Amino acid sequence: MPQALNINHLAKSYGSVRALDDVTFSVAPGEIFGFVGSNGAGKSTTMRIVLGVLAADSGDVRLGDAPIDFDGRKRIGYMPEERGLYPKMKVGDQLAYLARLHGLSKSEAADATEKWTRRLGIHGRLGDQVNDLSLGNQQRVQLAAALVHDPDLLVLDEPFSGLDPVAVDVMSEVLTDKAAQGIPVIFSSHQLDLVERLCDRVGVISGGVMKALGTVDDLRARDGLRLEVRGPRSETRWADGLPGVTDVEYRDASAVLHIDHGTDDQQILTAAMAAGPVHRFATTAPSLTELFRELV
Ligand SMILES: Nc1ncnc2c1ncn2[C@@H]1O[C@H](COP(=O)(O)OP(=O)(O)OP(=O)(O)O)[C@@H](O)[C@H]1O
Repeated sequence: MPQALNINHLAKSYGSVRALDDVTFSVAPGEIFGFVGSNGAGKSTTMRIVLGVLAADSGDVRLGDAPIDFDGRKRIGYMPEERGLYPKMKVGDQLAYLARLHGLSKSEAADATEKWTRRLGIHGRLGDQVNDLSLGNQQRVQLAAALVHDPDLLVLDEPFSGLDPVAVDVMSEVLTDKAAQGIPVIFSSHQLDLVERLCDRVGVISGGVMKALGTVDDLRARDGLRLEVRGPRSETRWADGLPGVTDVEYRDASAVLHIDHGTDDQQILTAAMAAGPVHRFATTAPSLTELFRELV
């Protein structure tokens, strides 16, 4: 029965490098959690600690209320960043072997291998060695390896990197299906459009510190609004210093204003019209990419 993944106050240093500093978050059953941050922010370190391949200096990882142990970790489907397949082993043998390692019988392992290779579009490659496959197909095998034992929790380190658009769709569908079955899913990614599309909640980490946590809408609400104004010439810098305007990005004949919630937009419209004809005046929601840039 899947339980929430609870990550509590993790700290980890590599020598003088503080890789994680009091990182706390949880992923509920059925939730897809996107873990985002720049290179070296601490995502892989967090995931490795969840898997037990690395020990935290302090803090702990729990499944529900109980500290995660060896049996709990066996129920995780993990895709490590450095990938972990045997290059010279055949795809089918490898998946069946990994399933057996997780306690499946020989016939269950064969069935799971059949099912996941079909689902992931690599059934035709069962007899090929992993290193004869393209990188994208190796990644599909890696996902199959994370799924063959029917895990209760998915922890995937950059599962989308290097995939073609069709493979991205397959991967997205599998993650969504797994979450719909009640499994907590956490994945890291630099493809923020995908994270925004797929995830129920996101965590933004920078320098080992969790900078923001919540739904993308929560992050937007925290960040204020954007107002796009097209028409007035940018060189007049017409929006500088208006009440409630915290930042302005001037482009050719348009400007994007960052405004506080509750700002009087009519006063802004009046200022815009004084600077030239206004062709568009609309609030827009910042994308996760824009929010991310501001947070880190
Ligand atoms: N084995 C190690 N020895 C020393 N420092 C390490 C080691 N592994 C990670 N680090 C450092 O810890 C910090 C966090 O690294 P981590 O790999 O967790 O980041 P990440 O968010 O996964 O980055 P990326 O997006 O590049 O994969 C970085 O400063 C990194 O250089």
